[in-house]
Amino acid sequence: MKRIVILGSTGSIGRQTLDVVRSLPGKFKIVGLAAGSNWRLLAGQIKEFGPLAAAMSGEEELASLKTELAPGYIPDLYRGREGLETLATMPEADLVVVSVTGAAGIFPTIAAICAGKDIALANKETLVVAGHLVMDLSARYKTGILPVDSEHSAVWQCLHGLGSDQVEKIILTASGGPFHQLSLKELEGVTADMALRHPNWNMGNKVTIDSATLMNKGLEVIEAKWLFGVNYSKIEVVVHPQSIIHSAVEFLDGSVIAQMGLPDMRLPIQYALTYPDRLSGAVPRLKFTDLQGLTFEPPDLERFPSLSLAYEAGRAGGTMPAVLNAANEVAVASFLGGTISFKNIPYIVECVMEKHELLSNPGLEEIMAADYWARDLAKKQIEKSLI
Ligand SMILES: NC(=O)C1=CN([C@@H]2O[C@H](COP(=O)(O)OP(=O)(O)OC[C@H]3O[C@@H](n4cnc5c(N)ncnc54)[C@H](OP(=O)(O)O)[C@@H]3O)[C@@H](O)[C@H]2O)C=CC1
Ligand SMILES: CC(=O)[C@@H](O)[C@H](O)COP(=O)(O)O
Ligand SMILES: [Mn+2]
Repeated sequence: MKRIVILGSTGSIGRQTLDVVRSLPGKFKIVGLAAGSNWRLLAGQIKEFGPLAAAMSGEEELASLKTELAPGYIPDLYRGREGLETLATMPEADLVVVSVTGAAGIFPTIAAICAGKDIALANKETLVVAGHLVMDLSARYKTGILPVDSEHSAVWQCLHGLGSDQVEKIILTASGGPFHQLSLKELEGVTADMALRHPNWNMGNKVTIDSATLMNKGLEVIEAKWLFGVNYSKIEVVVHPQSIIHSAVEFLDGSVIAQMGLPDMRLPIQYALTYPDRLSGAVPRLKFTDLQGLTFEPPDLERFPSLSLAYEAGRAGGTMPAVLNAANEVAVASFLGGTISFKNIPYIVECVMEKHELLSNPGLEEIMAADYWARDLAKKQIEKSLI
């Protein structure tokens, strides 16, 4: 029985991971659950799965969680970044699912790798910001980084153990998001509510906005570079609005292998959990005769400049991807809060990137300093744009 910790158990990926666990009785034991502020849902998950330990972001949430659980079973409780790291390194855990949002995923991921744990990684920001460190550490500690992000799971499945030396290119598919048909003029008037209506996937708010700007695909290009060890010139993005082909690999001999399935995250989550086995779970099946047609087009970089910014940051390397990511996190939060427009998201990111003095081959402290600097400048830039 595989023993699992889930960091971000109350989110979209976390809840679907628990669905997978429910669908395969006897295969997994949940030993740790961590959430941010949703103590009510976490309490329900603790009652159902009985983990040894649980963690939440703040003291108040933890107090509410305790009250909700008493007088029943109360696991060992932890708080904040240290809490996430404690769960990530639990001696009782075999696999840590990292499904918190944003750059906050870096610390528990690194802690888990250094404790010799395999990681099922949904949190793409970790590889964007610190890909070189995370991949080096995972090689040093001989741990697996098992991709959960649907495109990277697809590429992993297509490669089936083959190395980057046999790859002509990786083709990452993008749905194009809710606005892929809108003109530049129409994009000026879109609201957060409109951007949160993803055509194919039901995800957390941050990744859903990133899908709408195509920053999600940009982050995924950088994620793919680190996971599969290929140059940016070998990673192509293709818009495929139906999200049936989750990505593909073209090999040196011209053969293209694609991975397909309905847009349902439980499939890539399950593959990461059961790897190397494939088990019959509860994921709905793709029926070819139900498909209305599969279409493909190149991304429009004029309407969706975030994708170009991500390639630029990835190619620059060093601290630049951390700056791209931090500025984007701030800009997305401001857009969701109604402070800036949709078109201002890439504008803010670009302004911050332009002012950054890049540092090559940074350590974790230097990355976090660049992240902090970029957040601060993005906030100032947003204030300036409002005057
Ligand atoms: N959703 C999807 O289909 C996909 C998501 N991803 C990636 O997976 C990651 C998670 O996405 P998603 O599940 O959609 O996001 P959600 O916003 O739905 O969930 C985020 C989870 O992280 C928790 N959390 C946030 N901050 C902290 C913190 N500081 N400490 C502890 N827990 C915290 C939240 O807790 P709470 O709610 O209790 O505050 C919640 O459980 C992202 O990096 C995303 O890009 C990748 C591919 C697909
Ligand atoms: C489900 C998943 O992996 C998301 O990252 C998804 O890729 C978002 O869809 P698009 O970014 O293709 O719109
Ligand atoms: Mn994805």
